[in-house]
Amino acid sequence: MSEQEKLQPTDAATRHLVRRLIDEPDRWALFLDIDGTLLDLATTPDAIQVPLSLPVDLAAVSGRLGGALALVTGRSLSYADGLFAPHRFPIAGLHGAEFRAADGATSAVEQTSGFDALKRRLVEETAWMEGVLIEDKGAAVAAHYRLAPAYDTALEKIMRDFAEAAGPAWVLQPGKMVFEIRPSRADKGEAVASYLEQPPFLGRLPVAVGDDLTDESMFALANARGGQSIRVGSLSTATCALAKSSSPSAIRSALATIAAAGARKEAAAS
Ligand SMILES: O=P(O)(O)OC[C@H]1O[C@H](O[C@H]2O[C@H](CO)[C@@H](O)[C@H](O)[C@H]2O)[C@H](O)[C@@H](O)[C@@H]1O
Repeated sequence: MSEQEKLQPTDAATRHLVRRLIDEPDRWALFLDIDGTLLDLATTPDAIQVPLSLPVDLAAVSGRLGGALALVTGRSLSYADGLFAPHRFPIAGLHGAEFRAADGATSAVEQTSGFDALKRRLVEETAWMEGVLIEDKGAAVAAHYRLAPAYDTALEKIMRDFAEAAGPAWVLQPGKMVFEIRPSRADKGEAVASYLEQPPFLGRLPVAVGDDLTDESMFALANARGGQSIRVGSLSTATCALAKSSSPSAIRSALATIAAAGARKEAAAS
């Protein structure tokens, strides 16, 4: 993509996002999902590519917003940190089960020996399903079938049974070619609500950007607070998001545009 293309957001939702955040940086707080929103989906969880400019652009946009930018993801907090190092953003990981506030304070659902045993049994029980990948995320576990779509139904049943066996503190979370078992108290909408109670998010209107079922709770929260919600990519399921953006590439373009506009404003002011 040329520099020129990079600075031209490609759809109405991202153009509005750019205008809002450039014109009123003190008014908005930005909540971004990672996979399928900031990053293109890949065949396996570790095959994702982080464009070199993305961490830099995120840091610049965060700076423009006075730090009111958080990543809200199904990834673990430590994995998400690794993607954007050396920057350390406020991050809600494991769909909200892990939480790092803007001041660096963290909280997390504890792992239990029972859940560890369950994860080991899950690996054994799915070993015959060639192509199914088990992603151990600590207090959550994901079973991916992107490389083995034929196991969709069988895997869903196994994961449903395991989630039930894990007890009420755990719940089944379907996603894109994945079934996860996550702590039931994890919720992206609640994570966004928690951020909005604290500086520098306090008093701002939320903009939630995501692509998957787990993002619907943060869309609903953003809508209820008079903010904006943007669903990225093609829609195979219903959404309560108020706007749609075509792709992660459009979102990255928007961030690059906001970052560049901020740099121009700073240069003009100095
Ligand atoms: O909330 P997110 O940041 O969107 O994370 C959701 C899940 O993303 C990852 O899985 C998805 O992306 C993979 C890489 O592109 C892809 O192979 C997989 O099919 C997708 O479901 C991640 O592996 C999960 O742990 C996240 O919960």
